[in-house]
Amino acid sequence: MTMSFNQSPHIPSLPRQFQGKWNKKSYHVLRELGRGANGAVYLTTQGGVKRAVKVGAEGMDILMEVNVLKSVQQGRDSQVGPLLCDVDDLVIDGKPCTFYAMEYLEGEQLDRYIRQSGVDWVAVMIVQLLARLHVLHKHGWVFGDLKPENVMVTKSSKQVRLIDFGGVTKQGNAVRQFTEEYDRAYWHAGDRKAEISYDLFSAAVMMVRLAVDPQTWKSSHSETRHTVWLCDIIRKSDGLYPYRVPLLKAFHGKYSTAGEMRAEMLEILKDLTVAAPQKQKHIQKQKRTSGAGGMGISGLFVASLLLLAGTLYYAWFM
Ligand SMILES: Nc1ncnc2c1ncn2[C@@H]1O[C@H](COP(=O)(O)OP(=O)(O)OP(=O)(O)O)[C@@H](O)[C@H]1O
Repeated sequence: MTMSFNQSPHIPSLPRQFQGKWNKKSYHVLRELGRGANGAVYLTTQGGVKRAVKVGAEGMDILMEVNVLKSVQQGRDSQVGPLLCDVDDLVIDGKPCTFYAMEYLEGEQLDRYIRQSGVDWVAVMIVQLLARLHVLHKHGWVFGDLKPENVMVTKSSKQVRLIDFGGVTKQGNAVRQFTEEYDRAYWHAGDRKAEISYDLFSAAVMMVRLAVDPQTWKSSHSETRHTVWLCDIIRKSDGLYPYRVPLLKAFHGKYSTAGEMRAEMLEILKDLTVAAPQKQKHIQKQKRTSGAGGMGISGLFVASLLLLAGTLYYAWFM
């Protein structure tokens, strides 16, 4: 569940047909797609083309999202989110409201996509996501409420796109919206300052969340959230284990850009893809062996964990 610092009192519902006050574009509403902290999103048609329309109670919040969408779709950076098509006002039950229409992204939310296609896709999608975040960060924003539900995988090109820009915050401010499961402060790993490392932390938690089975993930709810728990999951997971270094670095805020994290993840992904069968077998064998090899890998993991986390652990427990 998204936590927001400015919950809207009442989110209006769109009528079946409406026309924008200034641009005069007419929309036919097909169905509601979702409703949350900032507004409601509808699937509509406009001039025979499908559009997603977001309407909110607070005009300023909607305009803030418009501002972000506009800034990230300049030049070649149009892959971050849906393309913005129209911004206008309308009157609902005598009350003026602001809405925007955007490209309708046909596809699946990332969590559903992984459930259907398999966990092998997790790293591929996270690498793509990091490229999108890199562009957003370059424009001075932090996404904030990063979670699988806010990431779409398009049906046609299998491209990752961000949706729901309601939590996007200017770097340096306090994060406006977050979801506990992916929130750095909730995992006792830092504060809620909108900085690049906040998004990278959420991306790393997302990777773990998507790669493990729901039962394992649920067990995190019964404990005090701490990154040590995440490290333990990574150590036990064949899919996550090769990515332990970038994941740990993200947990401990060691990256200054999403591009850096992406490059390191991509190297591992390439390595695994090229030498997939041999390498996986080798790692599994080492982990199963109780002899020197297996101990070596575990030992290395613990050593890197301690090295990276040492200072933070000290701060937490002292
Ligand atoms: N451009 C789009 N194309 C297709 N579907 C979309 C698009 N934008 C939003 N959606 C769908 O609408 C749902 C609600 O959208 P969004 O998350 O932006 O709204 P919200 O009301 O701000 O919700 P939240 O509580 O997460 O902030 C999403 O889960 C998604 O399925």
